[in-house]
Amino acid sequence: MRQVPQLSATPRIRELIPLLWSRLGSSRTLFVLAILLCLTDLVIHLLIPMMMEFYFNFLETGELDKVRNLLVGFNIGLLVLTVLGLIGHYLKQNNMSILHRNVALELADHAQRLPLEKAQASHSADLQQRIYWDSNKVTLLPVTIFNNMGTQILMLVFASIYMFTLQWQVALGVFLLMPLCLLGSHLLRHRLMNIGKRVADQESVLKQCQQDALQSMDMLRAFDVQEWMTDRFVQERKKLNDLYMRRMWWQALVHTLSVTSALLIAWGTILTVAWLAVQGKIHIGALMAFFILIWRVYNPLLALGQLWGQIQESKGAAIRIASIWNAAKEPEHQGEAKEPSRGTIQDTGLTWHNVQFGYEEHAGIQEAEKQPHGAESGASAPLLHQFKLALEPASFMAIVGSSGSGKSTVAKLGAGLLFPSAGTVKVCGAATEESAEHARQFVSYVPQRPYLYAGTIRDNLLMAKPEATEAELIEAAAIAEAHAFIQALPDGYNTVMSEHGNSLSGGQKQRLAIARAVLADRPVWIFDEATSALDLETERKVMEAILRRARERGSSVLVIAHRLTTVQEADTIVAMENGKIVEAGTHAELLEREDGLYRSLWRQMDGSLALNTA
Ligand SMILES: Nc1ncnc2c1ncn2[C@@H]1O[C@H](COP(=O)(O)OP(=O)(O)OP(=O)(O)O)[C@@H](O)[C@H]1O
Repeated sequence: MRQVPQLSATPRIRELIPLLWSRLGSSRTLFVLAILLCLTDLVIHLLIPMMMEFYFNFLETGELDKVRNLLVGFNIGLLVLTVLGLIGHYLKQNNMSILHRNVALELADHAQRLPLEKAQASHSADLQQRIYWDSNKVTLLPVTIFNNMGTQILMLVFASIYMFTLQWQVALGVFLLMPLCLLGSHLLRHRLMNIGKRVADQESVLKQCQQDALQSMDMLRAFDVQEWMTDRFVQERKKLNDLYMRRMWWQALVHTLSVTSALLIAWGTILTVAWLAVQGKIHIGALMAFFILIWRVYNPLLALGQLWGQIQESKGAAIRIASIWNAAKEPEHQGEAKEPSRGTIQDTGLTWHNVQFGYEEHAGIQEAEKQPHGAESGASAPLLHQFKLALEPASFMAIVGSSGSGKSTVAKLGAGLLFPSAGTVKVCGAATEESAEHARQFVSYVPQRPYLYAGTIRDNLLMAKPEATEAELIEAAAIAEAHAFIQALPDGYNTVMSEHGNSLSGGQKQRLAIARAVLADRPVWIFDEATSALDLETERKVMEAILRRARERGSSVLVIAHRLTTVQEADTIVAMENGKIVEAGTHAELLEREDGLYRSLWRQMDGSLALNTA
């Protein structure tokens, strides 16, 4: 796996360029070729004053043959250079697209591998802004520096040399005054970088606002608060406009400073050479060449000031991508990860051994930028402390408890989605903190709110086992009580679902997620409130079918449920409170405990009727 170098919190150009260079991969040679071919623009610009000098000098001496040859040669050269330049621009654009693709893909991959709580504490629209838009600004750097700035610098150098050959005293004066034009953007570089970062931050806030509005249309309409959301959007947009205006003022200031100093140099030079020509100290050809050359100096000076400002803004975007780039990833497998085969797994259990876990405060990706010197975000008091639990192979265990007691956290630790800060979680003998990906291959995890992708129902189920046969697909759907409703849809398994499966009911979505988990056929199944949206009868049928299937396959089942009817048959029921296990036993054993938590939950659920039927 490619080593990802760490960037400073405020990345410097000398860090960014080698990193981007390495991400160009096999396109590096073509990139260099593109930059060289783009220099034809420069050659054309420099040939014009040279041609003018010869042209006027030949006219002065009446050498008309030479004038004709000069014009023919110049036009042929111009045509060739223009074609080469076009090829260069095509190659440059192509390489920039490749570079942006590579960097954005790497950032997207890194974001996918962030620890779950970090990824979930960051708004998806903000991550998207960093991955695609900020990375785009940063990947423009090589072109801005090597092509745009490089061309302008070379133009300056050649024009200055040419000027030196014409009249060295004037050229020296121009040369010494040149740095004045860069002074403005250099002095304002920190402000330009900060405003670039603030604009990118605020663009991200606006995107978050937009995404929230689009994803909560039903809530906004139900509460009749579209105006509230519109006001929020308007306020954030106003802040962005203010920032755009502020950025425009800073850019205008840089531009004005560069233009004023470049104009002063240009007009000073023109007046000086005109005076020298009147004195008869330079020829008419040299005078014409000087008049053209001075704009070959003026334009680069102006452009360099502005490009330097653009680079500072790209550095602002680089701060935002550095916080993803530098973030720690979840544990990865060292060496080659082997796909576990169902038949070779001896231990199909799941154990939490002396586990310590607490959610980080300010875990979001944007928080890293606020921490001084990249300090780690603070961990709150641990939710789980010395937590011990074992799901025996081929057994059925349930976890119950009041809301916020830590049930889902225990389940996510077991599924390899969260990692203990101390202690070990082992799935089928594999420690999650050694390799999350490896351990996850043993688990089928179904959350309360499953995610369905835009696409067909078939695609959504087959993602768990792409090679599954039609019979396996239907069997899994039948176990989840989903086959009947899928068949009733106009296109059956080929029905295309809208985003998030919004065209289905909550219970239908849950049943598809269960079917997906059954199809995956892993040795450990974890259902976190996975049947909460089903009616009692369907829930009972689904649970019976799942347990039957698990027994046949020798799989272990962990169920988290508030509806206790789901867990009565469990081999062990564990009751949790404030991150601790307060009791464990079978349904009958726990009901016998007079002041037990389980008994009290059972009473709350169904009162005396439930107790009588127990
Ligand atoms: N991503 C997170 N970031 C920070 N705190 C979290 C996060 N997820 C859960 N918590 C906190 O951890 C505690 C335990 O949450 P958890 O979801 O494990 O409880 P639970 O027993 O499953 O609750 P419920 O029955 O309501 O689903 C709660 O106080 C919750 O606020």
